[in-house]
Amino acid sequence: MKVVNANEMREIDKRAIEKYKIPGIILMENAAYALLEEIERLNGKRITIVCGTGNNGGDGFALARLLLIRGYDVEVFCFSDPEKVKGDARINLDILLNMGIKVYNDLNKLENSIRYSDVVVDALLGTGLSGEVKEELKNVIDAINKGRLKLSVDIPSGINSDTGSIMGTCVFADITVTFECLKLGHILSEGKEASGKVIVKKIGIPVSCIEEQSVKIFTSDKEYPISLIKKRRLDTNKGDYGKVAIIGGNYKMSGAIILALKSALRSGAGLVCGVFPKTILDRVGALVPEAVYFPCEEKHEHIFLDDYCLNILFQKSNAIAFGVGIGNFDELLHPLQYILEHYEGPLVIDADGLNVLSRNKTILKSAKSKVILTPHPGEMSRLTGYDIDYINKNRINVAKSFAKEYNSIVLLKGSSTVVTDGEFIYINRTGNPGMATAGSGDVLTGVLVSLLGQGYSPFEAAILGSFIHGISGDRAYQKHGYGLTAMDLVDNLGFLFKKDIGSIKLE
Ligand SMILES: NC(=O)C1=CN([C@@H]2O[C@H](COP(=O)(O)OP(=O)(O)OC[C@H]3O[C@@H](n4cnc5c(N)ncnc54)[C@H](OP(=O)(O)O)[C@@H]3O)[C@@H](O)[C@H]2O)[C@@H](O)CC1
Ligand SMILES: Nc1ncnc2c1ncn2[C@@H]1O[C@H](COP(=O)(O)OP(=O)(O)O)[C@@H](O)[C@H]1O
Ligand SMILES: [K+]
Repeated sequence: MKVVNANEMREIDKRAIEKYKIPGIILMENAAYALLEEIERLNGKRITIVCGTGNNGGDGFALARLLLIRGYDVEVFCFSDPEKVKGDARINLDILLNMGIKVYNDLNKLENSIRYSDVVVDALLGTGLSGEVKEELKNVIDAINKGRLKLSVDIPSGINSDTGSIMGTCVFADITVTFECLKLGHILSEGKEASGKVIVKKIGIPVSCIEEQSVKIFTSDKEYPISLIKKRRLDTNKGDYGKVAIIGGNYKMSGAIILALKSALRSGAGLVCGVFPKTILDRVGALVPEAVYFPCEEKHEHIFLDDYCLNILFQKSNAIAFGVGIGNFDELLHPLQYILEHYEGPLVIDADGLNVLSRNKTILKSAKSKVILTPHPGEMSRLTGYDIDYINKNRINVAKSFAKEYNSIVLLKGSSTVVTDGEFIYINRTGNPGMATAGSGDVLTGVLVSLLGQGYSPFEAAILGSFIHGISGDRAYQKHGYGLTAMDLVDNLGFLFKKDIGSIKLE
């Protein structure tokens, strides 16, 4: 599913109106019918509609008319000078006034109306919001937030459509009905929570008109990325599903590599090899008997990897992950550089591997193959020098420009994980805050290297991996709530790897 920013949506609307000659008033009418359809499902009779002076408000005025005609008990509010309402919105306001409907501008009356309403429709501010919400609308938004059931038109008022940030204050909707495409603000940052359940409705814009926009950001839907999952043929053996190696672990952090190894096995890899210091062999061996091991010497509290043993490993593995629980030591920079410069298979660099890389990120430029980097915002901060707050507010641009400059795949973790190859962007929407628990990143690394070993391209592996990881988190949540642990994620990974992929139904 495509995701657009406010400007791209404006361009699409403009093309529909100017090139395809679809009058804007028809689009607004269709938007109102789309809203009506959702309101009819809610079984409420008393509806309060709060309109702004732009086209978002126009959708609200048109909806009010459709509801009134159908016998709903509707009260309409607008808190600006009606003279400011122009164009299509004006036409819809005038029709209401001609019908003898009063449009109120009284905060007390609004609060009272909301108290007795089944549904409050927020048609105050849409994609045209610029800057912080003006002071005079803050009380209006507070009042809307007291509603029993809040339905936002297009985007919750006060949410920045491009970043998902709250611009001073915002409506926290139960349902958001948006038109034609998801907006970034619905799935990023605070906008994800404020939007509630997002319903995307068609309003009569031809598909070709949207395709002409060549949108480069997309997210999951019912079919994608499940459609990427390869079927296992019956006549196959473990040699067909990859030999992957995971390099990591130290005496103080053996859990990370245990989780990653288990996770790689649970996501279908044929053979999984753990490369870690000898000191933790007993622990790893006892907990992951299905893996094979490549125990190495330990020097100064970290794994010792010389070029000779790395070359042996290269021959044995068709995908490698470097970093889980390895520790952040200067001495690890050389083996990482050697891997980048000599290994021809796909690579995942995660956790302390990224911290080691931050000591000299230019070594990435000499990588022989595509590398997936999986930073959380803290690791991204060490890699780029930007502070965490800046990264969180500019997730897409930060990830995209790093991926482009270093010719890699960046998977920037968080509530809306961003995956990019420097040109296209996938925003993952599966997962939940229960996954903010130690070790869940190690599980993701196991999934990624496993998919690479099974022949998925690095970009596909990163998209599918983040999706599957999130689904396993959502399934673990069903059972354990926010008490879920990283091992619960591992236990749920197999869900999407089934014979009949087509039968898997997601919400
Ligand atoms: N185009 C189409 O074909 C279709 C568009 N559609 C709909 O149009 C919506 C976009 O409409 P839009 O562009 O008119 O902007 P919109 O969101 O109503 O906001 C503008 C208003 O907000 C105000 N305002 C701005 N910033 C503010 C602030 N910080 N604090 C306070 N006020 C602020 C600004 O007031 P001003 O600053 O000018 O005083 C102005 O009045 C879109 O979301 C969708 O719902 C659908 O009908 C389908 C067809
Ligand atoms: N609120 C959230 N919603 C969805 N996914 C989340 C959330 N918080 C964390 N995650 C996911 O959990 C994982 C945490 O990884 P990471 O921070 O590296 O943890 P660790 O280093 O402890 O293993 C990431 O894949 C991240 O995207
Ligand atoms: K709105």
